[in-house]
Amino acid sequence: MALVRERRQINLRLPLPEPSERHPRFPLPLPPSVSSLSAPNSSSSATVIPITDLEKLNVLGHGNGGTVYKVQHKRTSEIYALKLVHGDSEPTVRRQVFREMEILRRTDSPHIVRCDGIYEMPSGDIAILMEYMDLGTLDTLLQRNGTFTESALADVARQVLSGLSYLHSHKIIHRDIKPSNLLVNNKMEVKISDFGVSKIMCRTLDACNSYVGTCAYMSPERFDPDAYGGNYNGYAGDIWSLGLTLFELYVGHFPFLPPGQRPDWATLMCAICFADPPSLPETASEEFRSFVECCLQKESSKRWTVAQLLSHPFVCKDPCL
Ligand SMILES: Nc1ncnc2c1ncn2[C@@H]1O[C@H](COP(=O)(O)OP(=O)(O)OP(=O)(O)O)[C@@H](O)[C@H]1O
Repeated sequence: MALVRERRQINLRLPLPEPSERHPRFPLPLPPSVSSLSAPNSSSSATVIPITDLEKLNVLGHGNGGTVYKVQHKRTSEIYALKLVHGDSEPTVRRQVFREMEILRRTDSPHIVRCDGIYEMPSGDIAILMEYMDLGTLDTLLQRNGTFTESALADVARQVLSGLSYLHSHKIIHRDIKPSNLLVNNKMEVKISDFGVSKIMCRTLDACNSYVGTCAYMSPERFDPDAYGGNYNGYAGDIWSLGLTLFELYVGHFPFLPPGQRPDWATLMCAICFADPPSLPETASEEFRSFVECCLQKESSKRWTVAQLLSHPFVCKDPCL
């Protein structure tokens, strides 16, 4: 596990895309004052929580430019997570948070983290109020409890596929599916989070050839679009990342590299683009192997879609049998 931790400290994030793509296609009007709230999702649309009614309890984590706090609503004692991005953050960071806000305010799915409010302070600080996921991320669970069983992973896969099905049907590509972007609560509900590098496709055939996200989980066609016909299908890219995520949670280390090896960009690029997709160890069942194989097809056209994967025996068999 120490080796896993060491790997995770390396910054494998890539820059945001070219300016033409960076601006939200549906500009998000922010509320004008400190206590203004846009409550994007259906269940919370009637309730406005002034930010002054929230008390900070502790830091849950630091992301790329922002800090996430555990906060408590003073009147109801309800616990939430509040992501705060400072007004003096780099423009890139602010663009990411705007992108995340834009997507969170339009999504409403049990497998996507719920957004309960969006705030802009006069200081320029921006905050996103989210449901609190008390077990943290799948990455945290891997480090804390070790590798996952197949039945736990089938459950994870089912839930992430449901979230992706929602996103893809709304023409949203996540582009950064990985264990540290999948939140979990004590009911073992898994929810997709962190939409800072996601993309809303305006037209079905929109090209999606920008180079954002965490490169370790990128599909071969994102690393090398020319070798795969110029454009890449971002929806299929999310499936590749899901395959790698499940693989990693099963073996406890990043799939393309031996445990403990420090992944630099060039090594990753060679491993992902030129090596065969990794195979699960012999301990894995036929069904799990087949599922991961369907996700890790190097040719994106051969990769299964969300709908196909939701009917794969690995996820659609009765979990009680
Ligand atoms: N809704 C939430 N409930 C509980 N913990 C959360 C919640 N959202 C985020 N966190 C915690 O805060 C950490 C930082 O989250 P954040 O989305 O800002 O960044 P990240 O995904 O870890 O990193 P990056 O932005 O660089 O991709 C997460 O790793 C997680 O531990």
